[in-house]
Amino acid sequence: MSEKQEWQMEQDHLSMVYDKLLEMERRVYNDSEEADEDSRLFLRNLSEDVRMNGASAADSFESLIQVEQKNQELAQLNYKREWLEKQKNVIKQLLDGPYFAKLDVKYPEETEADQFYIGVAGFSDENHEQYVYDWRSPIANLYYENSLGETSYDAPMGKVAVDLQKRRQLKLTKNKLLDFFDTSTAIEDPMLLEVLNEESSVKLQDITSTIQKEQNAIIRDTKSDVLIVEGIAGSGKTSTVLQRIAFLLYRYKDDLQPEQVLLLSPNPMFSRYIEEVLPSLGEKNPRQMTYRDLMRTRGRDTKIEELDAQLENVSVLNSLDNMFAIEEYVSELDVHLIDFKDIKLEAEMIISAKWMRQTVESLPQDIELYRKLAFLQEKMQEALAKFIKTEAKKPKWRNELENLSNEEYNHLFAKIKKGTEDEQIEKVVLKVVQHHYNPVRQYIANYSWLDMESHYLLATGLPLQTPMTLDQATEFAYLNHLVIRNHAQQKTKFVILDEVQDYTEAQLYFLAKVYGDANFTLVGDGYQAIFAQGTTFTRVEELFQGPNRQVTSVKLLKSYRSSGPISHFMKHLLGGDQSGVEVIDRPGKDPELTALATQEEYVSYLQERLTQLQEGYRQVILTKDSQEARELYKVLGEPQQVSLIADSSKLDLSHQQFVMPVHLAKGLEFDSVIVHNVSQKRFKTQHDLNLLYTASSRAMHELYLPYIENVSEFIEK
Ligand SMILES: Nc1ncnc2c1ncn2[C@@H]1O[C@H](COP(=O)(O)OP(=O)(O)OP(=O)(O)O)[C@@H](O)[C@H]1O
Repeated sequence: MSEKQEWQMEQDHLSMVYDKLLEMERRVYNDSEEADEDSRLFLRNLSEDVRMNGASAADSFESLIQVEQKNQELAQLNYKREWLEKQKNVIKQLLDGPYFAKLDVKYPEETEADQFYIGVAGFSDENHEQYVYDWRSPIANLYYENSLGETSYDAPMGKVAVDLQKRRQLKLTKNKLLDFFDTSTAIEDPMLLEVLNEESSVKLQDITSTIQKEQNAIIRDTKSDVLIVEGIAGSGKTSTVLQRIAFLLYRYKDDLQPEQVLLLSPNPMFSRYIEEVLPSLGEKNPRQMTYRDLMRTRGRDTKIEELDAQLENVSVLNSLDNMFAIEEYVSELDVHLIDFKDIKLEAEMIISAKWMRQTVESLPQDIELYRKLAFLQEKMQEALAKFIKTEAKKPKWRNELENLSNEEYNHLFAKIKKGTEDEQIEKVVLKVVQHHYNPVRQYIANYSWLDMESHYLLATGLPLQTPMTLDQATEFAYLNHLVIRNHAQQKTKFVILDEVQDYTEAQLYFLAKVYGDANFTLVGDGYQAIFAQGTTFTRVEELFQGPNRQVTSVKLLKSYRSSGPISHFMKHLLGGDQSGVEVIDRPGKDPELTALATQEEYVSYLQERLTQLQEGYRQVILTKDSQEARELYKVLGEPQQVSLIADSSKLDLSHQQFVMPVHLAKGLEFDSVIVHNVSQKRFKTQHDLNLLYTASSRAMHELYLPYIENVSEFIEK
């Protein structure tokens, strides 16, 4: 076939699939309208049914069964509507570009190759004719593995040997074919090069159509219990783990909910930066938080030092000592040694420590401590319920009703329809009293009646500080975990950590122990360590090693973010050839070193630079810390068009130009980066080198390195 005929054939195929998609879209929208109408009718009939029931035998057994049936019908209707919504989204995505690749695959028993088109989602018609295969389906692995000829893929029924005869990348928009390339070797990837030359965007984009072989292996790994990825800046670690989450949700679709995946990100800004990737792949975002937030939720609302204080803390401690001390302490802890606290509300005794001790000591000796405490907790909730019932009989509560506003009064009575007026009032009073004692219920539920602060002091010999360091919060949460064994974390099946090098050993130890049954994906870059107490990759591996854990470590050594010249510069900072870094020689501007003699000249240079930004580009000046960012912004005359981001509470990334500290730019990227004053005096320690490397590697297309007097030796060498 000539190239022209081939083009026509692809264009015809695309038009055909596009029309099928439009047809399906019409059908789904019709079905969706019908389903909405069914729901409306159902709800209308339901309220009539309920009224009829109310008039006859209100609480009869039959009516209960009817309610049960109605609930089931409603659940089915809702399920259908949800499914149709999902279909609408899939079709919308596919109409933007139905697929991006095509594979010609010959099975051994057949004479001709079959053709498979791969897209961001799968698509088949009502006759089960499959037009597009999901990028996560087994066959699509052939596209990413990229080995033409005799090969195989893993299907549900086992390995399938095939001959991959052609691998085609297609560029298209809607029903228009723009280009296609047949790649014959793994090195060629015209589509990748095209994508990499684009400008930066405010939010991270998905990389589905250009995932590289080494990234694919990480995305599809289902064998490792702990997967550790050490990758240089811009090697696609974040992109890869997000694609991996989408893959896992697809692969385990019947058993895995997005809430069972916990993604710990370095800062809140980063969470915003990545929030669109999974929705763009038709998946929901997982549970996403920073480690600091996780500690806040686990450690009884404890006050924890903020990021800036953590950055300033340069002491390097053996951070596991206290964790071990806590383990030993808890292993010897007996119920007789537990300190209880009286439960009082406004000086009124509700449950005394003495009662708690008696209750728990009356239990058989051999029951484990955490079970005894859970039992006690249950008894306390029962005691509270009894207390509230007695309390509600006191006349003072009825008098309280008179103080209610009309609105509050109507609100409280709205849901109580049955019974005499007196019975109704009784119910409302009970509600009011329950509400009053809600803090107590919460207090009991949170085990706040255990004096854990004293136990922490006994275990470690240290008082709790206010605010706590992040490590102390970790130790305190670990102590709570060991004593109480909260089972909430058991629901988490996958824990994914970005920037693993910035966690201390205690923090990693905590995660490894507390989420003991979960699968871990840990990604990071040792060269981007910004905390004095971070952990090396060797130690990460040791910490997660365990008898039932298969630990796999992989490296990513190519930067997809930065142009060739910037990647060469990064490689230079990492020690040249010995770093193992591979450069994709994508053309670009050389990093620009500029010497300035005085502070005044330096400021003028920056001001000038800021006015010369290429149309459509985003630019950042990166400083060593927040204080420096604030000062520099002032010195520059607080330019209106430039946004100062000095703490993580100010997260607006919608501007084009920024001044910010490196630690807040972690994970992000910009078309143009200026590293603030890379002089010899300012960049000389290993920590400075890490900052310089992290800052420079935020750049996609342009890197400026101005300095006053002499340049840092890291650059000059
Ligand atoms: N296979 C790929 N195809 C296209 N673009 C890619 C690919 N891999 C990575 N990229 C792009 O490279 C850039 C860097 O990716 P990402 O942020 O995931 O890297 P990272 O390793 O997490 O970087 P850092 O450590 O600096 O935070 C992003 O713009 C991403 O879209």
